[in-house]
Amino acid sequence: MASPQGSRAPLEFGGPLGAAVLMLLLPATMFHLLLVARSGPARLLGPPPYLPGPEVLWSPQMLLLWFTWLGLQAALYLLPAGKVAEGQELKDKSRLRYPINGFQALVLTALLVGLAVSAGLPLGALPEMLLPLAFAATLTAFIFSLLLYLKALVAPASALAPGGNSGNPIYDFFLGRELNPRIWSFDFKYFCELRPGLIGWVLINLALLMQEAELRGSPSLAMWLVNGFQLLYVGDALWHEEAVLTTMDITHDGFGFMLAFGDLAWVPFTYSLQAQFLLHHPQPLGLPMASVICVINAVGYYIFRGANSQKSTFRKNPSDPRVAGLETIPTATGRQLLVSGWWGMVRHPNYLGDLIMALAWSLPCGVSHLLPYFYLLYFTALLVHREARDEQQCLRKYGLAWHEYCRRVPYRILPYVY
Ligand SMILES: NC(=O)C1=CN([C@@H]2O[C@H](COP(=O)(O)OP(=O)(O)OC[C@H]3O[C@@H](n4cnc5c(N)ncnc54)[C@H](OP(=O)(O)O)[C@@H]3O)[C@@H](O)[C@H]2O)C=CC1
Ligand SMILES: CC(C)=CCC[C@@H](C)[C@H]1CC=C2C3=C(CC[C@@]21C)[C@@]1(C)CC[C@H](O)C(C)(C)[C@@H]1CC3
Repeated sequence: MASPQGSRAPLEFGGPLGAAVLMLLLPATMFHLLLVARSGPARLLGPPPYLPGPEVLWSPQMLLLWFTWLGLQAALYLLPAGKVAEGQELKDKSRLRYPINGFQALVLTALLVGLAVSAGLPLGALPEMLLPLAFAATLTAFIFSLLLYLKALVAPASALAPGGNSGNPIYDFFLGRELNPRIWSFDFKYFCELRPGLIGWVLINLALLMQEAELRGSPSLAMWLVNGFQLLYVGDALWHEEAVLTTMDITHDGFGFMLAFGDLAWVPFTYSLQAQFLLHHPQPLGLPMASVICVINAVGYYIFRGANSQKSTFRKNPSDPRVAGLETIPTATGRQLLVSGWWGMVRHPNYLGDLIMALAWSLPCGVSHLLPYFYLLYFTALLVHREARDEQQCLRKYGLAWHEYCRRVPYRILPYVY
């Protein structure tokens, strides 16, 4: 089948075979990590301590808890609080509208959880429920992706994503066929990208911190650092929620298994790996080392935020005094490319900042185990692959101007290395 643009979009992720392998490998990896994080040896590459049976994974109560969580986040999404932003222009020249109230949702969730805990909700029991909850999230992602695939069968061609419409059901199920699946104004992809998974991640971290306090009298310094760093990251994402409207996930990728599973299951249950590891493997951390790690996180955040804000300010208004003095390359589309400031150092300075923060999230776990460095390893692979996808898209969009940008800024992520 031809892509919605009329030409065949190149297959990504290794085509249908790659998609099939990833659909098995990603959930298997997530369950492996959940199991080994609580095992004594905590070996990333070793076998899991046991294979959980259906009685461990399947629990109607956990399914209910999971749906209550999704329902709460959906209700907060629908609250008429905050502004409404317009997304990027679509093929039919229209723009969709999105509620910008993610930060309010985070604060309200924190208030509700705080009230529930003071009324006796045992949040510290959550770490024991991670396996059945992760199973509920994975099942939801599979069923949801199937419904999204079926919904796309009746969607107009103009609503389909550039990729994800190859005609191969496995590949299209994985990548997602419809670009912005919605029911009325409820946008499923945008909702999932920032709410249940990201806020769920900090809630799981908090539960692990509380469980550690119950077990050992007080949370460790390492646990405080991991919680603080990751809360900053999630708070920042929700504070700058509007910026997600220009990411490739929203503007280019369809909504299929990759993003549904990534947003709902992978993010909360594997991004909380460092805190899971620390609960079962306490690590001594002195103040001098903790200070060094805080500096590393601050440097990473400074680069990540500086680069992302510079680009979004420039894209919104190139004459803004904060970016007006930067050098640019004109392109045939009428848009310009920044070639000085953060975007003149490497072609993806925001990825560099993100990777430095990933290192800072693992360092509090010490260097005795490889397991807490899983996020850094996976994230490096994800960003290298994402960078290559983005470069292909920019080459298609900007042609010669992109070649000129690559000539002027030869390194992709790490200056003088890559
Ligand atoms: N924690 C996680 O799991 C993940 C985090 N991320 C983070 O999400 C953020 C967004 O990432 P992502 O969407 O991949 O990509 P970017 O925010 O880097 O956006 C890439 C786009 O920026 C524009 N652009 C590129 N170069 C220039 C330039 N020199 N001047 C002006 N515009 C330019 C182009 O779009 P255009 O010209 O159309 O504006 C390009 O397609 C990053 O900070 C990343 O680290 C991403 C994935 C996973
Ligand atoms: C391995 C797998 C299942 C792949 C799916 C990838 C997703 C987990 C990621 C794709 C892009 C993401 C982004 C964020 C989280 C991870 C996913 C969903 C993000 C929301 C994290 C916070 C950042 O500040 C961000 C808003 C820039 C970012 C957007 C992309």
